[in-house]
Amino acid sequence: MTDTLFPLNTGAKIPALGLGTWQSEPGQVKKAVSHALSVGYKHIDCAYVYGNEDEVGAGLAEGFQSGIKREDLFVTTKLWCTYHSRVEENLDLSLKSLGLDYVDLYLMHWPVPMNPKGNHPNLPKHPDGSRDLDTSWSYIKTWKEMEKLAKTGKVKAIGVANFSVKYLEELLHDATVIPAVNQIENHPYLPQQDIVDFCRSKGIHITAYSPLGSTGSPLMKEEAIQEIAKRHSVSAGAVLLSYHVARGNSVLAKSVTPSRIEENRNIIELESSDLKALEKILKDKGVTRFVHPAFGVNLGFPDKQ
Ligand SMILES: NC(=O)c1ccc[n+]([C@@H]2O[C@H](COP(=O)([O-])OP(=O)(O)OC[C@H]3O[C@@H](n4cnc5c(N)ncnc54)[C@H](OP(=O)(O)O)[C@@H]3O)[C@@H](O)[C@H]2O)c1
Ligand SMILES: O=C(O)[C@@H](O)[C@H](O)[C@H](O)[C@@H](O)CO
Repeated sequence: MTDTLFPLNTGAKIPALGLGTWQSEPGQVKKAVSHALSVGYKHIDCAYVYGNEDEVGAGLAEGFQSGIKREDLFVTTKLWCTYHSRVEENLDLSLKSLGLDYVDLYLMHWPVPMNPKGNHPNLPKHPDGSRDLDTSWSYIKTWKEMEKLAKTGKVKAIGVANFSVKYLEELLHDATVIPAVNQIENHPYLPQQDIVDFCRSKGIHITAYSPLGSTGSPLMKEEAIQEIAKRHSVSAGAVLLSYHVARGNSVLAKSVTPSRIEENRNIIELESSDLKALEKILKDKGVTRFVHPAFGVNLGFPDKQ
């Protein structure tokens, strides 16, 4: 099941399992990417704001030198918030760092334009420490700019990340191009079924992030998940990643540890009783969202009202 591919509304296919690179430290990420490619990963998730695309690019280059073809890989990167009014400029910076002339998917990282002329290139803040947003620009205008990228040949598909149903409805009202993907936090503590169902109804593919609960993989310690893992003689990580493939969604697992990069490829077929047990976790433990930057904006997520 590791080599499962999911169809996108562009006609292309996205590999079910991707390597995440957020917080993959310089000095580690090149090796992580190169190792992932050498053990069969076909999908790499990047972002301009991760500040490590040069090294990711070096890891990709090692893969190409070893004979891996560009067209066999699916590479995603993301437009950062301070570049909403400079879309192609930000894409070009990422392509240069990655050493690529196109990406398979370009995502709007967050639907929140930030001040491009603020006191920091990526995270401008006001004197009170709150984030300095660009209220003169809207994420809808950003999307219209992203729609223009298709004709440059630099992107194979465009999409969004961290979009709630409310924001998607607003975007679809003015969109000409339907996003190919919505990349959202997703795991048994935050299944976001409302967004998953809405996207499915609009032909938008879901990619799950922070499937292990992000830094330190706290979800691996969840008793119910360990029980399922024991039943199948696999790791808790395999259960947490297989959960998304069973739901028809692709999933991103970040690691810079070679043994874990290999272990995370072990996607298994979960039984309906396993999925029921995973769904029960939410009822028992309630919602937990691990990634919620302090933009100071209501992003429309029911658990953050
Ligand atoms: N669009 C967005 O806004 C957004 C937000 C968050 C994440 N993402 C994407 O999604 C990716 C994944 O999410 P994430 O990085 O937040 O967290 P994650 O993949 O849920 O968890 C990463 C953590 O789990 C550890 N880990 C990985 N495999 C493991 C294993 N088999 N056993 C035990 N621990 C393991 C990693 O440690 P080591 O690295 O030390 O092995 C790291 O501490 C990101 O890297 C990024 O590409 C996107
Ligand atoms: O503080 C932030 O806005 C960033 O660190 C984001 O949380 C981060 O980029 C995640 O969205 C990971 O993709």
